[in-house]
Amino acid sequence: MVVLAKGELEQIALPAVQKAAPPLADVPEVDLATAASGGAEGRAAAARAVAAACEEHGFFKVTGHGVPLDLLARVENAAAAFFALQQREKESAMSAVAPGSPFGYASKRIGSNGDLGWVEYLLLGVTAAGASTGDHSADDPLLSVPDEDAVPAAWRRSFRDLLNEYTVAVRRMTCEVLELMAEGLGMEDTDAFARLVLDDDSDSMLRVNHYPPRPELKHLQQLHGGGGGGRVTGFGEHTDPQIISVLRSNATSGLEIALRDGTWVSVPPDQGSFFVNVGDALQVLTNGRFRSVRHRVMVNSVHSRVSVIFFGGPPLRETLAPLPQLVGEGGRSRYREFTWREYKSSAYRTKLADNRLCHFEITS
Ligand SMILES: O=C(O)CCC(=O)C(=O)O
Ligand SMILES: [Fe+2]
Repeated sequence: MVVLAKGELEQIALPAVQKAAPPLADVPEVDLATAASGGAEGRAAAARAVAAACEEHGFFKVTGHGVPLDLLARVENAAAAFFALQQREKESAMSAVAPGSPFGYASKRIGSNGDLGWVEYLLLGVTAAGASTGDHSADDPLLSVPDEDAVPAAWRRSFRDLLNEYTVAVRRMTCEVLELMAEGLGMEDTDAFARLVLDDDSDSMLRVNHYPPRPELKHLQQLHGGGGGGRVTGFGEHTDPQIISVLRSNATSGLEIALRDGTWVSVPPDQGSFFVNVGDALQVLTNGRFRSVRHRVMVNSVHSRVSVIFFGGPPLRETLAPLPQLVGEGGRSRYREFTWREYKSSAYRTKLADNRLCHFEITS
């Protein structure tokens, strides 16, 4: 259970006047199975639909993805079991990671600049092989805890193995989606995006989030003058930094995205599908044609939400800039060239809701 210190609830409860966001009427959807089997015509149609969704919303749903449903269920159950551990046990998973590292378990604190949410999570690095086992175990929050810890080492290792299996399957599917994106953009080099995520040094990660049902009503009533209204922020609004994020959640609602005009809409959950967010890096590579979608998670009043997100990022050394074919002859590049390492060290100093790309925009 997440325990709040005095004053913290005020920071994560939205004013009572804020109405629930209406559902997004037509969630754009792509069926990867049809894209793979529908011949050239079917594939081109899927690629166009993906590009259109990335331009309009920076967001869409993936069905026919080929990731076994029983793998999704096993990951969800293991994540729920992890979050059901004692607070002390979960925190011990974090204690072994180097100070300053973003990896490990955290409760309420998102990043290191004071952002709070009604969420607890596990953030793990993933290597290109999908595994942080073997040589990497010293850096892995789940594996580096001493054997005598309260959470048995065998359980931690099998949870890690399961997350690795999940990562391998989801990354494979992510790369199919990235290829469709490149095709939809009319790029000749259709592997250009996928290559960055498949690179041995890709800076990709996996986040497992748990949003307990909203805090006790009496706290909210005190805050909102007895009305009991007010919505609680699980994960405050932000854009994702990487190229692409691929999210799977249980059947609990909460995810909301901002449309182009700034209106917030909720995304009906679908536990058998994945949701894709365009990240900041892809907005840059496409010279702003694809939109890095602003999104947030609101806490459900009754059910807990468990989500797992694969963030596909480029290697730290990678230089990012709008791809010449997407700027076009005589076109204007909207972003200067920068390395992913540069972006990350600049982003490290920002708050969750900040626009992290403005430092790299070419304004004149
Ligand atoms: O947990 C979710 O559903 C989304 C969380 C999110 O946006 C993130 O972890 O970047
Ligand atoms: Fe996000």
